[in-house]
Amino acid sequence: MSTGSGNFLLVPIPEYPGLDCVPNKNVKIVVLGASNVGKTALIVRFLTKRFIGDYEANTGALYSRKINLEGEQVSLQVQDTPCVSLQDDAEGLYCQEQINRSIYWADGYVLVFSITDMHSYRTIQPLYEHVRRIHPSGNIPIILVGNKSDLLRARQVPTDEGQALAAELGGHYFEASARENHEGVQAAFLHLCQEVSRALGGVNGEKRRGGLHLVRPKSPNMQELKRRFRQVLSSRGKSTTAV
Ligand SMILES: Nc1nc2c(ncn2[C@@H]2O[C@H](COP(=O)(O)OP(=O)(O)OP(=O)(O)O)[C@@H](O)[C@H]2O)c(=O)[nH]1
Repeated sequence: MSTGSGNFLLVPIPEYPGLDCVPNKNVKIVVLGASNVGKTALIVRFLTKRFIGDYEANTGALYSRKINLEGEQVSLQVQDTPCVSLQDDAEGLYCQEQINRSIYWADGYVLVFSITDMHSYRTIQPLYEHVRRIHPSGNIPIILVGNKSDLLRARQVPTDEGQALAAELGGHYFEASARENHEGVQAAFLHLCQEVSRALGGVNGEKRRGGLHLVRPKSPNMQELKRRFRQVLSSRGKSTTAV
């Protein structure tokens, strides 16, 4: 069974990492979904075990940490993204260029909707097709996350609809609550990390797309990282779950 590392600090990605301390394998995942579904909350919950109530407008932060996957040290990068939205005809997506670059860059995809928001659920299929257009061939490791499972009374998306959609897209479905539960969030992210790690195969998995990778998305600047780090520290007193 995989476990996360003990270090739950948000760590900026070194631009020029020292080669001697870099794990062989680099797992890159991107978190995608409609507005207000909890993308940032899920990432912060996974990386810090904590829930931070309110966030400033998303800046597309990139986080990194080392994790242990099935006994192997792996470098994990998680890209947060601004929201996507359906076009008026509900066929296509409004998707910023920054998001397209992140989709191209990533190896694995967390597609998030809120169980309290049917509209966010309807965004998932076009979003997946969009990812498919960018990666037309090969296996795409994805998970589907129905977030805000603590808000059961406001549920608009039944569990079986989430499961059915995930099966159609070829991924696993997780219902999670970034607010209430670290374990569920961790299980979902680690599942995807394992899928990606296996898909990458050997050393650094260079890899299935024949070296077509774009330069990774721009890291958040240091001010932004410091601000988010302070947010995490100051939330200690407010956290809703024991760590
Ligand atoms: N009840 C509940 N609220 C949540 C949960 N996750 C996030 N929220 C709240 O939902 C709101 C949106 O969370 P964010 O993490 O900013 O969502 P986002 O998808 O990154 O939003 P955008 O920046 O619009 O793309 C915030 O007020 C969070 O506190 C959850 O699991 N349960």
